[in-house]
Amino acid sequence: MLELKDVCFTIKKDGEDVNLVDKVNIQIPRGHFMAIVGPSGCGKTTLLKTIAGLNPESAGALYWDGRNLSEEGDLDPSEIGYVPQFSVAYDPLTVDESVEAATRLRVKTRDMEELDQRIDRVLEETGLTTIADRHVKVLSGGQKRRLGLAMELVSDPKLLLCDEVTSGLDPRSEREIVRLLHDLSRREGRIVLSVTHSLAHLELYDSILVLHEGRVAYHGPPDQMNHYFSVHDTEEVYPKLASQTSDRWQSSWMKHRGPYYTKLDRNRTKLVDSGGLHLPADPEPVPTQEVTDEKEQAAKEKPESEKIRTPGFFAQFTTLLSRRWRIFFRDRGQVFLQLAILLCFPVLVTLFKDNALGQIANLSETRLGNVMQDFQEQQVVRQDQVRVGSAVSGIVMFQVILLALMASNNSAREIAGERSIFEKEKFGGLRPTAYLASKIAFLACLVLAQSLWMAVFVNLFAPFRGGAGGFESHIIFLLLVNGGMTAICLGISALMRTAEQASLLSIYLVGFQLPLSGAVLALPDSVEGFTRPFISAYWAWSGSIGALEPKVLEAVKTVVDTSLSTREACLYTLGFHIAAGLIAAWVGTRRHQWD
Ligand SMILES: Nc1ncnc2c1ncn2[C@@H]1O[C@H](COP(=O)(O)OP(=O)(O)OP(=O)(O)O)[C@@H](O)[C@H]1O
Repeated sequence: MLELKDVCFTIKKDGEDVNLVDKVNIQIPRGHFMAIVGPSGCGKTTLLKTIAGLNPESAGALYWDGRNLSEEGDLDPSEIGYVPQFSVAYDPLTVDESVEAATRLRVKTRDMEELDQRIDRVLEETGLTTIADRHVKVLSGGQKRRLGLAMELVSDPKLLLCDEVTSGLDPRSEREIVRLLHDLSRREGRIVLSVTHSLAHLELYDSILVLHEGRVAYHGPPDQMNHYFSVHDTEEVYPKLASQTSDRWQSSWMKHRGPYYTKLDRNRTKLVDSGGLHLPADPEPVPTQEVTDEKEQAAKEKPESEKIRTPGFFAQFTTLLSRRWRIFFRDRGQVFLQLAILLCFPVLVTLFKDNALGQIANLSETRLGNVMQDFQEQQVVRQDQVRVGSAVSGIVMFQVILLALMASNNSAREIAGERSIFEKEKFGGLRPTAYLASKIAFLACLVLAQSLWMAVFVNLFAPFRGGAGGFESHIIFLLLVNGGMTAICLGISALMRTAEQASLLSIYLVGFQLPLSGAVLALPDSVEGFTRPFISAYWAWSGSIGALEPKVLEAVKTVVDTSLSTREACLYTLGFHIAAGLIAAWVGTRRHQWD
């Protein structure tokens, strides 16, 4: 039994406490199907989230089979299913793949056979078997809602919470979904609570909870609702609600609820007697106030071997990583963009190769004695140095900036773009560390491919003019700048509320790299000291320039006023950027961000 006792959810508005859910008292037995209805903004979703534990109750308490959930711990993620208003499936995947991923993330199965059985059962229960190989993007609204339900049913939740799962559907699909929810509540004593705007098909529910400004105005059998509100038609209930204040409705309900609860009990007894409701073998748990014997309570729990257990870190990590690659390869636009960037950006760099390949004349060991000739010789050397130094420095900076651009394209939307799905999966037991690790593994592959190809391709046409180990050093700095910017943009993606915000901030970050690196124009000392630590492009450029052979290094120094840093300083700073980005991503993924 689910029981709410004086449950409130309070927020601060203009310094004042406002109860979005106000002293809700209800008892819902196992195998019960309840609709939560009420005018828009009356707090239906807020109440559902409070029951789910997404909004911690500000006062009162919730009990599950007599267990105080706030004191003795929430329900296990596998015991509760929450179907939100938004789609929780990825468009490029098929129905079968979506349900399989949901199962692998939520349920630890013994073997493939058990996994397949579970998937098949859920597909059958939700009527999706015949369209199991269809892609999510081509599903109808009703089929998407069924899929959302299927992805929750994989863990056999005892409590299924549905938020507006029928909104926007045609009347036939709406009835089918309500009928499906009704049937789901008839199995294994599952409680199904459904928030809905619609007052159609109310006869399929066991009880209707009418909310008004966060307060209970009615909770009783569907066929008694019109009588209680003294209306002829259900459609007249909402206008009637507006006729008096919510606290009057609340106190009126408290006064008159007795007979309605008696009717609910009678309906339930009839249902059980007629065999229309199959409760689990366990005896129906007694209400909280009657729970005295802890041993008796423990006996009602499923044996350990039958309990659904959440898969470990590694299992979730591999499921997420393989799903990410599958989504990547199915999205042709994304693959094409990544390939175009990977191949074209290095080509762009090689357009500037000619000057970088030029020779730098040597100054004679001895002075010629002729001032004019000495001057002309120095001029020639100086011109070579300017030409070669500018080109070499420019090419390195161009590589660095293009890799930074690729980095922002890699990760700016990676988390923010799927935040709602991630939050939903986190609620279902996904470990944020497994999620983050899968993102890092996926992005590391992109970073490796992009950086190595950039270094090797450009080197084919404009060989890096490094000393011993210079090219290897250059590769490391290209990897580090791409890795650092990818990590920072991933951090931004995890911290921002929307994908648009994350993309914009990441693009600004890349845009400022070139002017603030000092590689083009030296910055004023006051600005440089402040900005330099944060500019990855400077450290990668400086590290690579430091790996040039001495003569070319001298040439670069003649054209750039900005001082170079030691190799170690560049390595450590870029390493720090990677660490900072990953820490930000870790903090962001742990944060609760369910709108
Ligand atoms: N965290 C929050 N902070 C401030 N206001 C909130 C918060 N959550 C909900 N609200 C406000 O509380 C009210 C109830 O919101 P809720 O989404 O629960 O209503 P609802 O009955 O589900 O509405 P609808 O049927 O339109 O979806 C709304 O006015 C909403 O703006």
